[in-house]
Amino acid sequence: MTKSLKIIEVKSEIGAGTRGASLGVDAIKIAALDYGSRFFKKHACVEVPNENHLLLESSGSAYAKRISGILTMTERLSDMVRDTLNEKHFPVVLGGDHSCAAGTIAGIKAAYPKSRLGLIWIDAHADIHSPYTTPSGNMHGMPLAISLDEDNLNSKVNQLDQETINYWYQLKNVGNIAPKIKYEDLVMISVRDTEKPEDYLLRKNNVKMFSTAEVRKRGVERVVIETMMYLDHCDIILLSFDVDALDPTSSRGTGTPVTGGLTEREAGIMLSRMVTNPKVCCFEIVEVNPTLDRENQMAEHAFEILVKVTNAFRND
Ligand SMILES: NC(=[NH2+])NCCC[C@H](N)C(=O)O
Repeated sequence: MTKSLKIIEVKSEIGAGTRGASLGVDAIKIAALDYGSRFFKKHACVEVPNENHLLLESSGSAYAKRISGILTMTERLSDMVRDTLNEKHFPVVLGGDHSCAAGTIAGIKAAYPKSRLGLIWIDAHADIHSPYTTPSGNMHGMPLAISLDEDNLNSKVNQLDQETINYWYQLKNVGNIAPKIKYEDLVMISVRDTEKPEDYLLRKNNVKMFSTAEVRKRGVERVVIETMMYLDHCDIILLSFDVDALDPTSSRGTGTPVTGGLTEREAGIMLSRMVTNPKVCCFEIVEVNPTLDRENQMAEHAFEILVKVTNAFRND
C-alpha cells in the first residue's frame, strides 16, 4: 500500500541570520506553477503558524536568538508531524530555516516513542551547536544538538543567562523524550562547513560522514547502500535535506551557501534512492531563500528534487 503524502509548510525564518527563508515555501510553489505542475493541488497541504513577528522585536539572548519563538515552533511542528504520522500519512516538511528539524524529529518521536530513529542529514553544516558554543546565536545552527540533548560544555565559549538555560532545557525536552536521536544513528552527507566545537563532537562521537568527494569517488549508489547498511539497526529514518548541501555554482538562493557541494542531479538521485527504503518515514527540505537568488533557481532545484523523491516513493 502506498501512503499518501501530506505537505507540512513551515514558513519560519526566526532561526536564520539572513532574512528571506520564510519565502522558500511560496518560491517552491511558484516553481511548481512555472513547470505547469499540479503538485500542490494533488497533495494535501497544512501550514504551521509561524512566529516571524518576533523579527520586529529584540532578538533576546545573543547566544540563542528568539529561542522562545523557536520553542513554540518546535512544539507546533512536532504536534503536526505526530498527527500526520498517526493518520498514516507520509509527512513532507517544507521550510523555512533548518531549526524546524528539531520539531520534525520531536514529532516523529512523539508518534513512535519506542522506535529507534535514524537520521540522514544532507547539509553543508552540521548544525550541532548549543547556545554554549554558537558563533552566531542563530538557532538554525542548533537543531541536532537539541535532538541529541547535547550541550557540549567541554567546548563552552559563551556564558548563558538563566532564562536562556531554561528555554534550552525545555527545547531539548519537548515531548519529554531526550535525547531523541543517538550519535550512532546519524549519517551526515556533504557537511563541509563546521566550527571547532562541532568538529570536537563529530570526532568524539565518531559520526558517520560522507564528504562530497567521497560521494563522487564511490558513486551515489554506493553511498546510499552504505548509509542504509549503517542505519540498518534503526526502525525508522528521517531524510533531512538542506538545499545548502548543493553547490552554489548552480544557485546562491540560500542563507549560508558553501562551495564544494553536491549537484542537483547527485542530490536528486541520492534522495530518491533513499526514500524507496520502507523505513524512511518523513522527508524535509529547508533553507530555500528566493531573496538571495536569481530567477528562482534554488526553488526550481528544490521542486525538481521534491518531485523526484515523491515519484520514487509512490512507485515503490
Ligand atoms: N541551517 C544552517 N544554514 N545553518 C548554518 C549554521 C552556520 C554556523 N555554524 C552557525 O552556527 O551560525
